[in-house]
Amino acid sequence: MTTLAKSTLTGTDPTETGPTESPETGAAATTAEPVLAVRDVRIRSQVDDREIVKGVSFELTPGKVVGIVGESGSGKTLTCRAVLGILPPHFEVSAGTIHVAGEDVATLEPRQLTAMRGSTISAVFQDPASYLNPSIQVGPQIAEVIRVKKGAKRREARRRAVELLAAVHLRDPELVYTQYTYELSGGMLQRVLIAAAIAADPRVLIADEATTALDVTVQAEILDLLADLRDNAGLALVVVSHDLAVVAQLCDEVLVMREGEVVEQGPTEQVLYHPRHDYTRLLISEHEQYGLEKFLTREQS
Ligand SMILES: Nc1ncnc2c1ncn2[C@@H]1O[C@H](COP(=O)(O)OP(=O)(O)OP(=O)(O)O)[C@@H](O)[C@H]1O
Repeated sequence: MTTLAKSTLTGTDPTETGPTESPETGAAATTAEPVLAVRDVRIRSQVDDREIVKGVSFELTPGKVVGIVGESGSGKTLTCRAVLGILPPHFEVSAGTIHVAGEDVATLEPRQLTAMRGSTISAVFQDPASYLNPSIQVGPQIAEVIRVKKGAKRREARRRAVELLAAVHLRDPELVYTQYTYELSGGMLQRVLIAAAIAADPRVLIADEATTALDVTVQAEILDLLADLRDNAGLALVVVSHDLAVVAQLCDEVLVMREGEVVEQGPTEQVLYHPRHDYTRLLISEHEQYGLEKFLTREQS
């Protein structure tokens, strides 16, 4: 597949976010500052005073990918929503800290949180159609993000939106710009949503079951696209999936969640090759049919 220069994808100067100079050595820093730092986050339901997420910690530097796997209801989505500052009503972060690009999310005003979403951290969820307005062409919806978040003029926003539709590998982006959701397939819609999610040059993208509803071929294409964004735009990714094969393909580190607890966490190959927890072993044995080996071999080569 064609790869994308960072400047094509984000419309920014490619030198803008290059390696930083270390004050001590003057050399390019090898360990970048985390763009997302989640430390012992706990989430509580105020309705029944239950702790739903019981201590999640991870850090992400630019271009890195962390995966969260686990059974339905284990707290993966709530963790992501806490990071985005959009927990559902009656849920709260009861302990721990979340820093996005160095900012403690808990200290931000709602207005600042809104500004942060999209521009610093963005997300793509399952079921893209429900996040797009069916009565408006998809292109102008992306252009609107660019106008609001980047302050671009109408014509420039349109140009960037078309560029983004091309960047997410949609053929005939000018045509897609003018189409409505019902005219597009699930895979195309997911690409449109990814284009909207990266429209304001976020540094972190959360993909929560973003490929789950897609057939295997389209899923593979979307995963390639996410890998492309990681490699060429330096996006840090949080990939939530119940599918270990997805995680094996993309992630540097994996968290295995069960009933709100992280039962195992570590480098992807360590967790998938040498699982220490019975639950991880169970997940792996359930996923043998997906050919985990294939992805792990590819990762290592
Ligand atoms: N909006 C909500 N209202 C009430 N309970 C919720 C809400 N969102 C999540 N929960 C509850 O919180 C727990 C964790 O849910 P969460 O969505 O984080 O799980 P998950 O691991 O993402 O699962 P799935 O893979 O099914 O999306 C579950 O018990 C769920 O029922």
